[in-house]
Amino acid sequence: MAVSGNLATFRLPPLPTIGDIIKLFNLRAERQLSQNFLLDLRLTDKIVRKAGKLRDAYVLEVGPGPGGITRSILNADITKLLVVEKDTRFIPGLKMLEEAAPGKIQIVHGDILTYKVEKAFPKSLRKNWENDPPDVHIIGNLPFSVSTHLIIKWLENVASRDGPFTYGRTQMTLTFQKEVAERLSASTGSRQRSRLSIMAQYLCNVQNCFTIPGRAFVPKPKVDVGVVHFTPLINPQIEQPFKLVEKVVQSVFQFRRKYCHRGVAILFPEAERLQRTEEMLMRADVDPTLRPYELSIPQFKSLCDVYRGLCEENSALFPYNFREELRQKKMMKRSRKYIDEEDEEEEEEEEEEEENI
Ligand SMILES: C[S@@+](CC[C@H](N)C(=O)[O-])C[C@H]1O[C@@H](n2cnc3c(N)ncnc32)[C@H](O)[C@@H]1O
Repeated sequence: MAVSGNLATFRLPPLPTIGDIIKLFNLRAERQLSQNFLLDLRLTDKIVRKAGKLRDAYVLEVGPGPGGITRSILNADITKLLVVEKDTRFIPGLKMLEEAAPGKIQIVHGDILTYKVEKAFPKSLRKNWENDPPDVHIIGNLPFSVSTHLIIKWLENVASRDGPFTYGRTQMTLTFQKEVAERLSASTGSRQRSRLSIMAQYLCNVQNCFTIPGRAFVPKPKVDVGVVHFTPLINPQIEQPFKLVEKVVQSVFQFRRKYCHRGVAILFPEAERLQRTEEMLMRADVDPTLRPYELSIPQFKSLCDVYRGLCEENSALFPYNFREELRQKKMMKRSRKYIDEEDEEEEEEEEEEEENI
């Protein structure tokens, strides 16, 4: 079935199956690169349907591998598909698709972590942030380590409206380890609520679309996989710099099961910790005995706004790093121990010398 419905006009001609492509080009999955392939084209069609309306769109697919999702995207009657693949072994198989869909696909052998998405598509596709999302989509089934790293990078790009978001509110449909997908979309108070939930949801509408059981992949990964769709919000729920939000959220979630005042406290140097923590929670109107996962995004917004004010009053506050203070304290303690031990040794030596006299 064509993924974009009855109106689709382009269909790939009959091709060898993905399984045949894997055999033909000897594409053994590299376990150390966490490669797991999707062979079932009904599932790849389902992922692509979750991306939304792709007719006439420009699509970036990250990590196409043997090309299952790639075929579903091409069958969605897109205008242009750009695939970025790091592993050269997949390029000949992708070239076969290029021949089957002339002019539709551009293959880039490269690393998505460094690839400049802002240069990938024509400038004419750019839309104002306040308008509907542009006809630019990102789709990908990447190794879990890469997708988590990448979504944090891309969320920062959403905040600064650069990278893939120079085109406007570019939508993304990406796979994650099921637990990470659940964290990304977790609501206030839920067991999965975490740093990732706040960082993703203050910037995007996040939808955990469906779960693919691990057994659908070849080779089978140890975990199930979640497909997540992101649409950047017109107005971020927290209007502060990404790094500031990241610092507040990271600190608050430092002690996930403790009262939130414990995490807020590590934003401040020891000397003023108690007083500033009390002041920040009071000014933000946040109950200090809530657990981090019980805090709503508006409450994180209040915390970030108050912290921003405190940073403006004291320029040394934002650079303050709790871990660095802890490390220095430990070093001081260790050198103190050496000095004390050396003092003891010297005293003993002096006593011995006195006895010798
Ligand atoms: C989990 S496999 C999925 C392959 C294919 N999309 C599928 O669903 O069957 C991940 C793919 O991403 C590629 N990949 C891994 N890291 C990458 C990176 N940094 N940039 C581009 N591609 C990458 C791998 O070589 C592999 O082809």
